[in-house]
Amino acid sequence: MQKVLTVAGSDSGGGAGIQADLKTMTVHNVYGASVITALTAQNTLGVQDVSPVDLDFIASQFDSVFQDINFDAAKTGMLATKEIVILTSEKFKEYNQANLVVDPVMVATSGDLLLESTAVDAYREKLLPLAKVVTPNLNEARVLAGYEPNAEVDPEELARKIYDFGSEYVLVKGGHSNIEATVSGRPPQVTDILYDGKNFTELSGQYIKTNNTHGTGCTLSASIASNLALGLEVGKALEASKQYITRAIKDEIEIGSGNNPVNHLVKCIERGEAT
Ligand SMILES: Nc1ncnc2c1ncn2[C@@H]1O[C@H](COP(=O)(O)OP(=O)(O)OP(=O)(O)O)[C@@H](O)[C@H]1O
Ligand SMILES: Cc1ncc(COP(=O)(O)O)c(N)n1
Repeated sequence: MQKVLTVAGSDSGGGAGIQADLKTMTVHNVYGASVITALTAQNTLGVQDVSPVDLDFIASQFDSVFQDINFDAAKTGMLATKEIVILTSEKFKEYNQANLVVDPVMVATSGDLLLESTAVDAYREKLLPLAKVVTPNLNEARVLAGYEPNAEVDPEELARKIYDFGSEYVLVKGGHSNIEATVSGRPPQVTDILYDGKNFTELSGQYIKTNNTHGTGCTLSASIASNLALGLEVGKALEASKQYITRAIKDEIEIGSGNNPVNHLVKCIERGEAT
């Protein structure tokens, strides 16, 4: 059984964070374990409260899992503070973790802040150099690349700047681009761009007009980590994960009265293992 570690925050509402990651790993047929960095009191309407976990206790979780389990891949999600970003980087370095996917979570779909702004330099200097793939959305990419969150910058330029911090690949996600305005006459597409330091590859999928995208970033990065653990090379892992997230968004589920989560279980349903 391939094993994957998520280092992320808990979403009490079950749509994002640790809960999304473990569900996603399970439907990819890999074993998921977790290091919890922060607790959030959260639902589909937003984040009502955040409590970062004590640093020593995060370190204990890392030591417990790493001293017993060899992970084929790992991912990071909400890291909340600069100190947690630094500790996470140190632990991945100490235990020599391969196949690390970094989802630099900064702001929730609801607009609530999930990372203190002073943590951005720690991402650039400590965590990105250890990453196989970093998966910022457009706003996160602008911040990491040193622009204002709303600046108009070519995504390829953002990918180049972020690549210079040392990850092997950069995936700039297009979920926050102005999709309604794309070429008329053709079904609208959402395009993520992958940069390997030399070439750009476009990953496109059907655009689904919905506000129910809570947890898309978490789910995509957990899927990428699972596919890397299963032995897929980066390009193939990303293609498969992009198809999975499109289907999970399309298969809408009604959970709460706000921005509903994607259906992580869509893979099981398609395999006939659930209804
Ligand atoms: N409405 C949509 N229809 C189809 N695909 C989408 C849609 N919104 C996002 N995606 C896809 O979902 C994945 C996550 O992209 P997004 O840009 O939303 O990341 P994110 O902002 O980090 O996610 P989150 O909402 O969890 O913070 C990408 O592959 C993106 O192309
Ligand atoms: C614990 C946690 N981690 C990550 C997200 C981002 O997900 P989204 O942007 O879809 O709300 C979140 N809301 N909560």
